[in-house]
This record gives sequence, C-alpha cells and structure tokens, in this order.
Amino acid sequence: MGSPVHRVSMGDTWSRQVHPDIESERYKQSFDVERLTNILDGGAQNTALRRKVGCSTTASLPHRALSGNLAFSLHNIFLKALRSLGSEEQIAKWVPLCHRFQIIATYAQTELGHGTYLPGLETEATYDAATQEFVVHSPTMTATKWWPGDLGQSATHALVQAQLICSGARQGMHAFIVPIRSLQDHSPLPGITVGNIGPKMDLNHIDNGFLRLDHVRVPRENMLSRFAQVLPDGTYIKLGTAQSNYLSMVVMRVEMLSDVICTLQKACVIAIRYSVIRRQSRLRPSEPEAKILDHQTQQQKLLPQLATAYAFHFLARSLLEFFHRSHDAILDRDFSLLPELHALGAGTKAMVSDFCTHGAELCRRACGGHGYSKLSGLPSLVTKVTASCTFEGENTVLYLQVARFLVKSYQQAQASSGPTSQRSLPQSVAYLTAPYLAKCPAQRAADFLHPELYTKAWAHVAARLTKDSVHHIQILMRSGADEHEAWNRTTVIHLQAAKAHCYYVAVKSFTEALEKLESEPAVQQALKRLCDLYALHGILTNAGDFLHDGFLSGAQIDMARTAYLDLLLLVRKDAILLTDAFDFTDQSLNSALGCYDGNVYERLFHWAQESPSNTQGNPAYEKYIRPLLQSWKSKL
Ligand SMILES: CCCCCCCCCCCCC/C=C/C(=O)SCCNC(=O)CCNC(=O)[C@H](O)C(C)(C)COP(=O)(O)OP(=O)(O)OC[C@H]1O[C@@H](n2cnc3c(N)ncnc32)[C@H](O)[C@@H]1OP(=O)(O)O
Ligand SMILES: Cc1cc2nc3c(=O)[nH]c(=O)nc-3n(C[C@H](O)[C@H](O)[C@H](O)COP(=O)(O)OP(=O)(O)OC[C@H]3O[C@@H](n4cnc5c(N)ncnc54)[C@H](O)[C@@H]3O)c2cc1C
Repeated sequence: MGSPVHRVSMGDTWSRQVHPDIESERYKQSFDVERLTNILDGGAQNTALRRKVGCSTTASLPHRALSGNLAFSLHNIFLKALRSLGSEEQIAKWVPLCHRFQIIATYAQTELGHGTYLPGLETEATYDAATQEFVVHSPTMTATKWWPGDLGQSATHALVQAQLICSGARQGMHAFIVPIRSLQDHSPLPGITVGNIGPKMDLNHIDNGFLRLDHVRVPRENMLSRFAQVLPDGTYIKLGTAQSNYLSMVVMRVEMLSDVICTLQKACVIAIRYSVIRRQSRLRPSEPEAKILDHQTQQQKLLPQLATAYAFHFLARSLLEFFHRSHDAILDRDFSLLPELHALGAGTKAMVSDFCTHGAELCRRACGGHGYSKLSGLPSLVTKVTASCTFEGENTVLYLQVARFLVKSYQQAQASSGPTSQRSLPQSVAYLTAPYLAKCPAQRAADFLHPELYTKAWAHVAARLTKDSVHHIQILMRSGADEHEAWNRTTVIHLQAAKAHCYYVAVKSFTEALEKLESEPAVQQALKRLCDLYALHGILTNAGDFLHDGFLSGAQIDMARTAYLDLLLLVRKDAILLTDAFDFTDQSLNSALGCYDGNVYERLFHWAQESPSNTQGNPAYEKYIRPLLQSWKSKL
C-alpha cells in the first residue's frame, strides 16, 4: 500500500508522488468529498465555474473584476456603497465608469479622529444654493480622512462621508462623490492633499491613504440621494430614516464574511494536512513516532477550528439569504427588517472575524517551529485576518450594537405580553419569549449529540444573559444612574449576552443546514459531527454560563465533555477529507506545509534554498563578516 518512501531529490520527483502518510488518510472515504465540495459551492455547476475562474486567476485584475469575481475588494466597496445609497440615475452614471476602470474609487468614511462614532465625523459638505454645489471641507486636522483603501496612490474619486449642512441645519452623515486626482496625469486636483498613511501590520499591497479637502466644490448631483435629497434651493428632503446612510456598512459586513472565513479554512487545511505528516513522540514505546494529529491535545486544538470553519460557512449562507430577502425591501424604503439585518450583520461580522483570527493563530501554533516560518503560509493568514476585527466596524462596538438590539427586543417582548409577544419579535430573537426550560434534560453523554438539545441550551444562556443585562440596567437606574450611565456600566454584561446570542445563531444555522441534507446521509453524518463538535466546544469553553443558574449540572458538563472527546476521535478519521473538500489549490494555499501531496520536508528544504537569502549572494559577508574576520586575523 502507498508509494515508496521519498528520496530527497534536488529535482522534483518527490512532487509527483503523494506522501504515504497523507495518502493513507484518503483511502477509506466515509463520504464523497466531491459531493461535499459541491454542497459548499451551492451546486456542482458552481464548483465547475469556480474551478474555471480559479484557473484563470492569472488573468489581469480588470478581467476578473469585470466578471464580478472579486468578493471584497476596495473598488467593490465603493460600488456596494453606491448601489446602497445612490439613486438609480447615479448608479447608471457611475457604475459603468467603475466597471471599465475609467475611474478608481475609494470609500472615505474614517477620519484621523473618528472611525467608530460617525455622528462625530468632522468633514463638512455645505450646500451653496447660488451655484448648486456642495463645498466639501476638512475643518480640522482630525477631520483628515485616514485609512481608506486605494486612497494613497491609486484612487481618482472618493465616496466621502461628510456632515451635510444645508439651509443652515446640520443633517448628519451623507455620501458625496468627490474627484481627487486628475484623469489626465493622476495629480491631486486643486484643494486636495492626498497620500499614503505609511506601513501597516500587513496588507501592505493596499495603499491605505489620507485625504484633506480645502473647500472642494462638487455639483449637487454628487450627493448620493436614495435616502435623502437637497433641492436646488437647498431644501432638504428626507426619504429614509436616520440610519439609512448606515446601510452601506451593513452590506459590507455581509460581503466580507467569505474572505474572512476562507482564512480560517486555509489555516485548517494547512495545519491538519501537516499534522498527519509530522510524526513526533511515541504513543507507546513499542510503536513508531505518532502522527501529531493522533495526540488528543492536537485534535482538541485543530478539529474545533475545522468545525468552526464549517459552522461559519453555513452561518454566512443563512445571513446572505436573509440579506437578499431584506435588502431589496430596504432599497425600496421599507425599513422594517433593517434593525434585525443590522444586528445580524454586525454580530456575525464581529464573531466570525474574532474566531477566525483566534483560530488561524491556533492553527499556526499547532505547527510548532514550522508554523513560525513564512514558508508555512500561516503567519501571513494571521496578520491579514487580524485586520478584519477592526475594519468594517471594530468588533466590541459591533457586539454592543447587537446588545442594543437584544435589550430593545426583550423590552418590546415584556411590553407586549401574551401570545402577541412571540409573533412580534424578530425571528432571530424569538427564543427570548420561548417557554422557559429551567434544567437541561440530558441524562447521558449521547443526549448531547441531539441538535435540538444543544440549540436550546444556547438559547437558554443567551436569553438569561440578555435578561440579566436588562436587570442590571434597571438596578442602576433605580439607584439614581441615568440611562446612559446605566448602559455604560453594564456593557461588559451586554457583551456576554451579545456573544452568546451570536453563538446561538451560528449553532442554529448549522443545524438548519443539516436538516436540508437528508438526501446525502454520508455527508450529513460527517457534517453533523462537526455541528455537534462546534456546539459542545462552545458549551465547554463557556461552561460557567451554563452552570450559573443550574441549567447544566457539573455531572452534565462531564457528560458533554465525554461526548466531545469521543467526537474528536470520530472527526479525526475524516479530518483530511473534510479539509480536501474546501478544494483549495496548492497555489492558493501558498504553503510548504499544506500541499495536497504532503511532501512537507522536501518542499520546505526546496523553498528555503530558493528564498532570496540563499539566492541573492551574501552581502553581509563583504560588508560585515569579512572585515570582522580580517580584524581578528590581523591581531593573531
Ligand atoms: C479579511 C481576511 C484577509 C483578506 C484581506 C484582503 C482584502 C482586504 C480588504 C480590506 C478592506 C477593508 C475595507 C474597510 C472599510 C471600512 O472600514 S469602512 C468604515 C467602517 N466603519 C464602521 O463600520 C463604523 C462603525 N461604527 C458604528 O457602526 C457606530 O457605532 C455607529 C452605530 C454608526 C454609531 O452611531 P450612533 O448613532 O452613535 O449609533 P447608536 O446610537 O448606537 O445607534 C443609533 C441607531 O442606529 C442603528 N444603527 C447603527 N448602525 C447601523 C447600521 N449600520 N445600519 C442600520 N442601523 C444602524 C442602531 O441600531 C440604533 O438604532 P435604534 O436602536 O433603533 O436607535
Ligand atoms: C486594514 C484596514 C482597512 C481599512 N479600510 C478602510 C476604508 O477603506 N475606508 C474607511 O472609511 N475606513 C477604513 N478603515 C478604518 C476602520 O473602519 C476603523 O479603523 C474602524 O471603524 C475602527 O474605528 P477607529 O479606528 O476609530 O477605532 P476606535 O473606535 O477609536 O476604537 C478604539 C477602541 O475604542 C473602543 N470604543 C470605541 N467606541 C466605543 C464604544 N462606543 N463603546 C465601547 N468601546 C468603544 C473600541 O472598542 C476599541 O477598543 C480601515 C481600517 C483598517 C485597519
């Protein structure tokens, strides 16, 4: 069985053979990997299309952008904001210019002094009725736009979020399209000071920039006017709500999820494939060194991350379905679903970016020294995905937006008691008025493998923490605190409630996805084990929340742990197949540890030999080492 042991060859003979230690993991397939790939893609035809596009990734950027294949690129962010906030006429004008790359546009919202608190943005757009123009200006140093991607060297236009001032009144944040560089010679236009903000932790291929505007005039037609208009005489017409212009952020938080989740998927593929090749230490003195994935602690490090990657795939798909159902209505100015969409988008973005950042770092550490090598591809995944905890809304701030939604929903349910209360609640928080279950009915470990049981457990904790946070606000207000102080002094509890709610939503979406796979029993069983593992990993990691009111007993936590440890063994058997199903090419993984053939050591050695420090001479010798050695020689 298996192919001969590889010789370390200076040629690439080893790259044409699959390492026996990974080949053996693919012999016994408990499910059809290709079918799972098709399910992840949303159908076999999508798999074929993705592979076809993937082969043409070497095509120039404009080609791929024109085919709309860039999920979350900066140019796309402008387009998403334009489609959310612009009128049909403005969309018809500016979209073709972007698609043909006749302009390059950036989304300029964040300022040197404000990123989170948008009512605090200082850039002003003052309407001049005499010329029917807006005068866009940076009144202070802190008003300088700071961070927008592509602004540093590339963009010719910016969607500038600014405080609208018309007819003497400040109307809040609105979006204005402002030309910033000449389309003839790319030089900054009059009144524009623009440049790069300097080196970052990573993503240095993106020119994040700064922008100062000195009374720059743009025509009235350049204010995006889906939700608000300024008439020629300066009359302000409000067509939406106070939050309408925040819609673009909701869109982008939904849009970015696939890129963030892909980072954790890749980290899992690399670390798990490496973990069946790396042999270290013996499980029994009489046996050869074990694959490190056969150490229980290595399973406990990596397999819950794999389960999380799958959970987030189905969570993102569920959110996207809700987004498509609600977004069109919102564009038609029916805002009834916007609060729930905002809460789901904010919470999902915060949780997914938090856990993907944590999980990618866990995968990197699980690879020991080679995980610290850039040739593993893991450090780059970690430093890139880390940024997603901040951009598109800093995570704590977004979790608190979820908490605000939970508190309002609970208070609404309290106000409308009786049967109407459940019907009126948004679907994602219906659990707040579900029949109260004081104790979990589980009597043995196997009971914790029932999705209904652990979904209800998560709902119980999320409801309890929300009620607890409301209770603490009421206590503080009864003691004399006003609503703002009471809110701030309970935000730590709000954060707990928001995180529990988000985890519940993820567990629920995973179980609902499983229900649709009845016709694929083998795949369904493999995914159910991951769903069970994901739910139980969260329960055991946050056991205190489940023990707090006696909902789970200590004995039941032990049962859950037994079920969890048994799951690790079962998932371990499918681990390579579950990572193969993500269908990443070796090129996209860019990892000496994660290649499909498992020839880790030969590739590390080959890539190290090819790295610049070994191929571009040794400038240090001439400049430092030789003089040092010479100096010693002269003293001998
Ligand atoms: C990724 C992996 C690696 C690969 C990487 C490769 C590619 C990399 C590309 C990188 C691209 C990065 C691009 C980044 C772009 C940006 O970052 S754009 C800027 C993003 N900025 C933000 O998101 C700002 C976040 N701040 C907020 O959301 C604020 O907290 C706030 C809510 C705007 C504060 O305003 P305030 O009025 O004080 O809020 P509240 O009082 O709390 O709420 C008022 C009501 O408004 C409702 N609301 C808030 N936000 C929204 C919204 N977005 N949509 C709808 N409604 C919203 C809120 O619920 C309140 O409603 P009520 O409770 O009913 O009053
Ligand atoms: C790689 C990258 C790319 C970016 N690209 C763009 C772009 O293209 N366009 C653009 O406009 N912006 C962009 N940004 C900016 C980004 O949107 C902001 O950095 C982000 O919104 C956070 O705002 P901030 O930097 O002001 O942080 P702050 O809000 O100052 O956060 C600092 C700390 O204060 C805390 N805090 C702030 N407010 C509250 C509150 N109300 N309650 C509790 N705690 C609070 C936060 O939790 C955090 O711990 C980018 C940022 C990065 C890192």
